[in-house]
Amino acid sequence: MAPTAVIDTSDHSGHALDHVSDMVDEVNILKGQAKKGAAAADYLEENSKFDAEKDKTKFRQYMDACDRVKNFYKEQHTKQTVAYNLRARHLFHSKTRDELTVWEAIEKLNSLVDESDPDTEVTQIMHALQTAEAMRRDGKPRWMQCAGLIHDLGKLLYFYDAEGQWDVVGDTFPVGCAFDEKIIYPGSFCDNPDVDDPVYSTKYGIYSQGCGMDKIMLSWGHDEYLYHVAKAQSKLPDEALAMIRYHSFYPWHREGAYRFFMNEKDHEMLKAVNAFNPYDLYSKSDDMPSVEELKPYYIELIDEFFPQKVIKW
Ligand SMILES: O[C@H]1[C@H](O)[C@@H](O)[C@H](O)[C@@H](O)[C@H]1O
Ligand SMILES: [Fe+2]
Ligand SMILES: [Fe+2]
Repeated sequence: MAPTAVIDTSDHSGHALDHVSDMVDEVNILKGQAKKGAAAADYLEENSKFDAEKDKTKFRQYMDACDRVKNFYKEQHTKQTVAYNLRARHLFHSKTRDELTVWEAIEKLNSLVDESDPDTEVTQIMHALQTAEAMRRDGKPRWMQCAGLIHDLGKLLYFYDAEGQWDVVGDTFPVGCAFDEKIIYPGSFCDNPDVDDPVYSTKYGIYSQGCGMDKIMLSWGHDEYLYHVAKAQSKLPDEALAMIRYHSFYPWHREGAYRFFMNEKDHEMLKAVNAFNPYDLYSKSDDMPSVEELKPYYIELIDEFFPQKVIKW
């Protein structure tokens, strides 16, 4: 609530007026602060008319998905091991793959068609704009719109170090501890060598209860890659970074698995990820936005959070 104040300006003597203008300034500052605070919390409100309008039973129907999706997950669940994840992280930190502006990266990504996604076949630019535009229509803050626009840009990895799509797209899950039944197609881990490992196959594995999600090695892919790029090179707040890092971690944010690893901060971050999710998922049925019309708005938005413009990928 913005503070209210009754200011009596009836005394027109010079000194009193100074005093009045000081008070007005003070009230305006307070109002500004109240507004900022409200805006900051507002983004969490489940106010979204957008979300309410969607028929949620039409999304993420993996049992009815085509073979392309099922085969994708069989391969991913077999190959995402601790050993692979250590190698992928080492490779990531060992070099810069490319130097591009965020908009150039969006354009480069456009040729990728995500094999893991049962819900959309539109191009990546369309999905980026659909997500961001849905947030913008709902009055979400600019940092969140920016996160919406770029959240899948980590899929660029496909053009650099990836071994296929299995280490780029799809839902994520922790490696180094037991694979939870809440992961889609849980039966498809049977050929992953980590299921026979005496440590990796236990509930906590190489981690401990309450250690914090930051310590958990999530299957390598577009979320983790972009998180590191954005953390090092953007001015995005922690909430936006969490949206990027965990947006594909459905077993956690939607199904409630792995909650025993969370620390206090993770509870706040989970709220952010849950606020983000409907815009990512349910905007997939939206109309096609016009890239040319929207480009100027999003270029300005990108510049606000990536002021150095050219990004090391
Ligand atoms: O198929 C989709 C797609 O790859 C998304 O980008 C990812 O965030 C989702 O978690 C996944 O289910
Ligand atoms: Fe994604
Ligand atoms: Fe997405």
